[in-house]
Amino acid sequence: MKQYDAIVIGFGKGGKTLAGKLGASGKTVAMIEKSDRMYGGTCINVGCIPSKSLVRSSGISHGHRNADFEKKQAFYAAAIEEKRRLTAMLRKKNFDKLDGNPNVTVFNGMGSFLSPTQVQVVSDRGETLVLEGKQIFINTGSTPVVPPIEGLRENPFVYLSEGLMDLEKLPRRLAIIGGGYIGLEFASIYAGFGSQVTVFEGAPVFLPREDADIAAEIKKALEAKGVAFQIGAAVKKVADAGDHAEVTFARESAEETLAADAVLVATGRRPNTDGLNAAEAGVELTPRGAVKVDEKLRTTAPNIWAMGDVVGGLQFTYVSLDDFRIVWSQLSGGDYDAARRKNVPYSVFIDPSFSRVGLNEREAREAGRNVKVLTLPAAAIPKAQVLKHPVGLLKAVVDADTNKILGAMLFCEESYEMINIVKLAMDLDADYTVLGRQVFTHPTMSEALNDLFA
Ligand SMILES: Cc1cc2nc3c(=O)[nH]c(=O)nc-3n(C[C@H](O)[C@H](O)[C@H](O)COP(=O)(O)OP(=O)(O)OC[C@H]3O[C@@H](n4cnc5c(N)ncnc54)[C@H](O)[C@@H]3O)c2cc1C
Ligand SMILES: NC(=O)c1ccc[n+]([C@@H]2O[C@H](COP(=O)([O-])OP(=O)(O)OC[C@H]3O[C@@H](n4cnc5c(N)ncnc54)[C@H](O)[C@@H]3O)[C@@H](O)[C@H]2O)c1
Repeated sequence: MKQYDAIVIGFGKGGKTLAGKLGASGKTVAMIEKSDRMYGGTCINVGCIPSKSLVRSSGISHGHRNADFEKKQAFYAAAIEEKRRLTAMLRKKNFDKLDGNPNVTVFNGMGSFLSPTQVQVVSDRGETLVLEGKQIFINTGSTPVVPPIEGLRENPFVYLSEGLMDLEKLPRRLAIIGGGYIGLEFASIYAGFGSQVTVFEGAPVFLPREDADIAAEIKKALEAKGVAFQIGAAVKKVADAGDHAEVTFARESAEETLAADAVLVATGRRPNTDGLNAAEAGVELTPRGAVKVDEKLRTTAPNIWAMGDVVGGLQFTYVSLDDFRIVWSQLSGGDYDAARRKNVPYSVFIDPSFSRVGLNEREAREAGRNVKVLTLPAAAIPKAQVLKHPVGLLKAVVDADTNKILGAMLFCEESYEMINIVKLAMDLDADYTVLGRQVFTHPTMSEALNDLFA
């Protein structure tokens, strides 16, 4: 049996970063990845990077909105090709980086626990080997949730995000089930390419997590791009009608049917512990199937940690990376843990992008804070005019008693860069006036923070 200082199960963001760091510090490391199409994990291969490549291509394509559908189709096919080139290049880079580390061995196969120190690896060809590790790190990510809707499974017109990004033919009509991150990003991408997009959101309110004024602006902008919404719609059935799908849905009591050439299921992702045999190692799962961890990401078994989506928290690549920091901190004598993680921002890459950090107005008021609300229409930002997209709304929530920033919601061009500045100001506990008088370069979207926080 091969012995290692550390075994990492899953080539995700936290796991690969840890494997590289441990290897560089002289530890022997086994990295186990079940698919040779997934070196580098979800983000590189089927998540953030390919979807953002399509966001970019679709933004260019949207400029050709009056072109005929065949031209749009050709542009889309080229965008899928570019996405494949990019992911293949990054997959290889990710593999080579670990493989080139003399202390790290990459195993291609499904990892599952045999005991608290032993992991079995089963390759696609059914070859089995057993590895033993002094420390084991679980980084197996998450997997899409497919709701129990009649006709969804084994329907040739139904896709998950991964499959849709490999579809070479642009669907004329795209139905999306789920109006969350993936649903909205894909709605924006495919509307930009020229598909007729309808989003079915089961919840009675659009973007219930966000303030109503921000949600309304986002909906208005997506509708202006051609996206139709069915909010509070229960999808009952997705039928295979031979050359297209028929989506049957109910709103209030009436049932309707919509034809679609492709149907995307984007109804959330759950921690992936399938086939891991966690119980064999004494690793407990939560009732929702996540690996149970404490603030130091220790599982219920000694010397076994878990990082990333599999622990059931926020599902972002940068959270998985921060999980690595927590684990590395313990291994190297530090004291960083999840309780010290501050102000995690997020961005939804729609058009324009929406980014948020901290509390929104509703949450701040519910928390009993004395709130001062600052707003700025994106149309007031010179750079938004230069970019010919003066669409959106910026909003900040400040504690009127202390002048501290409680949160910011930026719905405008390049908000995914600007939000990191606000996060830093919040982390440093700066008064909001610091951003109001910060010297920013011009013309940039960031300088709008001067006006927002004036
Ligand atoms: C379409 C889409 C777009 C996204 N866009 C963004 C974005 O813009 N920004 C952002 O921050 N996040 C985004 N996310 C979320 C982000 O991709 C995930 O949060 C992140 O990749 C999770 O990383 P991880 O480290 O938990 O594991 P993952 O990267 O998911 O890696 C887990 C790996 O483990 C492997 N594995 C699983 N089980 C086993 C096993 N038993 N044995 C061996 N290997 C196994 C899997 O094959 C996989 O490669 C997006 C996700 C999707 C699906
Ligand atoms: N930009 C980013 O950072 C980014 C981009 C894409 C994905 N992600 C990550 O991936 C995760 C998964 O994304 P997601 O969009 O699948 O999940 P999500 O949780 O963001 O959204 C799922 C949506 O589907 C709806 N829904 C659930 N069941 C339904 C049904 N039967 N019919 C209609 N609607 C239904 C929910 O109400 C919810 O609005 C996210 O939590 C996010 O962390 C991040």
